[in-house]
Amino acid sequence: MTSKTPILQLEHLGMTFPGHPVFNDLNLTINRGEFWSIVGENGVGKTTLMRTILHQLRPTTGKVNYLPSVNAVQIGYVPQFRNIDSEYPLTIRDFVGLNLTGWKLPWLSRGERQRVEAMLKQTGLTKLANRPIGQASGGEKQKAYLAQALVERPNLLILDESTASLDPVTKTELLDLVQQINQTLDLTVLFVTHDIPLARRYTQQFLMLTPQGTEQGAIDQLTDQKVWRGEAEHV
Ligand SMILES: Nc1ncnc2c1ncn2[C@@H]1O[C@H](COP(=O)(O)OP(=O)(O)OP(=O)(O)O)[C@@H](O)[C@H]1O
Repeated sequence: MTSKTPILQLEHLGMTFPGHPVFNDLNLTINRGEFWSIVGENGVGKTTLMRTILHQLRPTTGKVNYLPSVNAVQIGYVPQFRNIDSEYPLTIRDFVGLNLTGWKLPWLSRGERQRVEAMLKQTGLTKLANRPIGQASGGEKQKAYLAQALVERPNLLILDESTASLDPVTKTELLDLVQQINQTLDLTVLFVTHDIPLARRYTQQFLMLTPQGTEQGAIDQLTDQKVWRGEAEHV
């Protein structure tokens, strides 16, 4: 059995928007290579938690620690489906490599171009690589967002309801790829989802947010009863 190496630790984390507590005293340790689902009904605070983990929001209490140091954690983030203007001029290939350019050179090195091509292939986008991304279908756009996040070689990937608008085949294709990288390259994944069967199929652990508090455990402990109870309590 391999030993567990923490990559992310939430300590007594709490978030309150003015007059509106979202979560409180949340403690969680995520280890390298783990695949977590983050579940809970609409409005319970899943995206707020992800934005706090990304340091986009400052928690009201507690803290988010990247381990062993902030520099050791490279985060990839794939948001919920967002449409892209049909006139947007970048090709799918340029879009996938967009975040690789910038800080050293304004163009991609040969190695970076090869990484983009490999990622286009892995996400099944090679044949469409020259198509303007604005003209791609919803599923193709979402694959391009995933490819853009993965090409940066993150060691922590956050999928924030990224598969919600996709058909079952495309969902499976994307999550199969994420699972493959999770298993071969020890990628740690946080998968925010309302799709409990999908969570059971791909993830190993769950964090469930409810208005009363949080619960975490092995995915086989996420029973239907627990999910229904969590949702019913809020009605
Ligand atoms: N910047 C903000 N200021 C005030 N309230 C906010 C802000 N962002 C989110 N909220 C509120 O905090 C609560 C949690 O929102 P959040 O988007 O995190 O929920 P969620 O669990 O991701 O929901 P969903 O499943 O519908 O995407 C909601 O009531 C939302 O209206």
